[in-house]
Amino acid sequence: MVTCLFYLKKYRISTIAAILMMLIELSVELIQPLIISKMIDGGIRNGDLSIVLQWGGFLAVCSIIAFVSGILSSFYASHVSQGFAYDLREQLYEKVQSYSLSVFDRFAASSLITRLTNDVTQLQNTVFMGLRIMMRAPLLVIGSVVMAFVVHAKLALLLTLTVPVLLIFLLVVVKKAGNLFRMVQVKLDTANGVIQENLIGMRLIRVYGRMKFETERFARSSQELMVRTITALRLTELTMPIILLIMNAGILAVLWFGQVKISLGEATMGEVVAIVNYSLRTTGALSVFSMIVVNFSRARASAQRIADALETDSNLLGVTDGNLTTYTMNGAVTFEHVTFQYPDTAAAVLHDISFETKPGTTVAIMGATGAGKTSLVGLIPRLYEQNAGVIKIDGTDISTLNTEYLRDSIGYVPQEIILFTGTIRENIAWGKEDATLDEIIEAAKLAQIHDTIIQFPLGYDTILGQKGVNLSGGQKQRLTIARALVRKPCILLLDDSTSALDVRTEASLLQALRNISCTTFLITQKISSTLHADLILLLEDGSLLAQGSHEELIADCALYQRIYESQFESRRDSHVEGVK
Ligand SMILES: Nc1ncnc2c1ncn2[C@@H]1O[C@H](COP(=O)(O)OP(=O)(O)OP(=O)(O)O)[C@@H](O)[C@H]1O
Repeated sequence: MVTCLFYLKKYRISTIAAILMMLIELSVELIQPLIISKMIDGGIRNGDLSIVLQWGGFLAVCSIIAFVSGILSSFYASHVSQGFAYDLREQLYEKVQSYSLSVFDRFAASSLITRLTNDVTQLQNTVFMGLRIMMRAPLLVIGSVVMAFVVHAKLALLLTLTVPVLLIFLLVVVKKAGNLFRMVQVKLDTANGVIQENLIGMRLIRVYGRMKFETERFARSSQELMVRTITALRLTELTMPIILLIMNAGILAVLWFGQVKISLGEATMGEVVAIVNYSLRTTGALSVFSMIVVNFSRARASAQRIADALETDSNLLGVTDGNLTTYTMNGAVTFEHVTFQYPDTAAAVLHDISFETKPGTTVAIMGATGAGKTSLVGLIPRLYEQNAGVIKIDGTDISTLNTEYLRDSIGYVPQEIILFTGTIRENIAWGKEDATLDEIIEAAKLAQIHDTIIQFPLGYDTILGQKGVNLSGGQKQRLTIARALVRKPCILLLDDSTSALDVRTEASLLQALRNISCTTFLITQKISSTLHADLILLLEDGSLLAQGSHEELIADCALYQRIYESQFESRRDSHVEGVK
């Protein structure tokens, strides 16, 4: 909570203004019963109209002041709460952006979305309520009790007796409700996660006819959310009737002893009315507490979740920035006895990997699924840090390089195709913010997608995504390759990025890549992609089973021979089938 409240500091002047206005509104409200008692005792009971008008006028002025200060207080409170939520959301977003992948893996994406949206909104509402009601309610209680003592100490004592009982009760509820609402937010994460998966996997769900299954899965998580929310709300709903019960008992006591005191001449009618009035105001303020309790309990749970995300060390694996920010990079990558294990896995996923590449060459990485291919290329831009061994570029240990500089020199095309809503031009330029149209076209030509783009009526200005054209899997792959190439990278990492390309297009792409001075790491399952590679790395269960050129592996490596034969034979068979 404290971590989050720190973001209020920037709005201290508006906060003070909101509180000040609220205090004026409150003070005026507290004076009103006193004025009414004066009207009754001095004017109504004596039949003196001038005194009634005098106090009545004063009451009207007080009401106007309360009205105006209430509006101003709301104005400042909403300014503070909106600004606070904006800053907090921005900070949290920036923090999430700074997470290393190992930290990112720890939080589910749906949970981060809930924290950035729903949790921040909970806090925003609480700040607003805090400034308008939360502080007002306890102050109104204290003020009413004090004023009641000013009016008639003995009768006020009856009112005071109820307050500690109520406070203890409220503290217990806040604590219990906080835990219950934390569970509500966790269930909200799950429901968001299911929605996210369903929307992303809509095509798959349709093809597999899993609509009913997925609808039921969502209904289950939605129901769990509802049950948790109801459980939490039930507890907080109890607060209002219990508060009213205790307070009404207090008012009854005031009325009972009040009429005794009036008959004994120890209190006036106006004084009893004033005390009852203060008791009613205290009851009103305390009944608002039930709402505050719900809100505060939710906010506490949300604040904890936001603080967790904000206070998490962005860099669990300790990828520290080196100082070297510039040198002429040629792209000769060397792995020396590199071993790597993810923070959450029981064993290493890469064992003692050593190889050496020359600048501008093509390195094909092959291996069964889960062999460690993606993990290996992820170490080059330092998405993760190896546990042992050294990775060098042109003989320089990459840990001595400034990470930003290192990544600027690398083009990375991940396995999962990610395109953004916007034009083709914007999607390619995403790789290099200041890319000119010529650079974009050059990258598209290299990626073998230029001819396709110019066939669209709007060419490079064609909009992609929901409002625009949909590309085929292979076209999308080439577009993401163009995005990597527009950076003019020294090292290009293609993680299975040519899988959807036909043999001819892939061959043209690889030929084009050979013509630019860029060391290309190509994760692939296709022998056709490895045929002309300068170096092939064959991984098995995280170990480098063999390395060399196609000719060397075909001569020495049984596994490579088997892969070659299986793919070569299937191609020959399909060719023969075609001839028949
Ligand atoms: N973020 C991660 N956290 C923990 N373990 C991971 C993570 N990513 C991958 N792994 C594990 O590391 C091992 C190697 O995975 P990797 O993705 O590198 O294999 P791959 O050869 O690229 O597989 P594929 O061809 O299926 O993409 C696997 O056992 C996988 O379960």
